[in-house]
Amino acid sequence: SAAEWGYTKRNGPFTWAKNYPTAAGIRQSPVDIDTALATSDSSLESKPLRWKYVPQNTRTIVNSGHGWRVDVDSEGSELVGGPLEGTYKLQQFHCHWGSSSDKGSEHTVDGQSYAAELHLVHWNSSKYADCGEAADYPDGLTVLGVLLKVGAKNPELQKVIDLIPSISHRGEKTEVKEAIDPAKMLPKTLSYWTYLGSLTVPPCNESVTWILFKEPVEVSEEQLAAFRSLRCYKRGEECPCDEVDGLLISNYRPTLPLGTRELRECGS
Ligand SMILES: CCOC(=O)CCc1ccc(S(N)(=O)=O)cc1
Ligand SMILES: [Zn+2]
Repeated sequence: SAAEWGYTKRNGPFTWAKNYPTAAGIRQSPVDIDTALATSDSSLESKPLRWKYVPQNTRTIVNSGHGWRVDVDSEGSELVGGPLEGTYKLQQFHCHWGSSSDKGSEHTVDGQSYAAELHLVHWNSSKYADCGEAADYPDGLTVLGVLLKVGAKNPELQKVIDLIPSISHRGEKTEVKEAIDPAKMLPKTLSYWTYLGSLTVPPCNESVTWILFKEPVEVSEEQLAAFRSLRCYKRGEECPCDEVDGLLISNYRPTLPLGTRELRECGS
């Protein structure tokens, strides 16, 4: 198949628009959050963001070749309120990180990068049949973004890290036996920024309402090192990427211009 997209010089973010023209669109993510531009919006304050997750519904963890991803049975989950119309259901969650902890988040805040960024991906179950369909519509998806900074070991994320050795190569997946509660990975204070954007990986569909929490959550250096031990190629195949022996040491997309999009905030 054509050289699969990735994060190396040869197939990285600056090459994506060749095969995925939407990547050159005007509603792309991530962006730099220029906090001075954010407008506080009373309508956001009046409808608090509310979520319900079912930890037992976290099913499998897979090495997508671009990182780890925990797939969830959407039933029983819901996300409502804030900027959202209708009900969104959790589909999966995953993370982006860098080769060292001075970079790795996808969104930046006043130009500052964080060590990593957790994404909880939801789809509009009020209007669409499933995530795949929803991904094709401007109001189809919502991603809750959590900035991760170096600090204490994160007990909930440790449940993911314990499974990484069994999905070391691309395509490998394993059952999640010990329930992971996505709600426990969210920050204590629920202030957030929100804007209309896209998937941060190809095909970069412009179908995401982004909700990025202001308060970072801590993760340890050892946990970040575990993320970087994933490989981007299949077991038994040689390494196609020119990354140091195919280790997924960095999988974040650099920021794109916010352009004329509105950036709203809720909470201080
Ligand atoms: C099942 C349908 O779901 C999809 O096709 C979207 C996959 C997908 C969802 C979210 C993101 S991110 N980094 O913008 O949070 C990337 C890719
Ligand atoms: Zn993501």
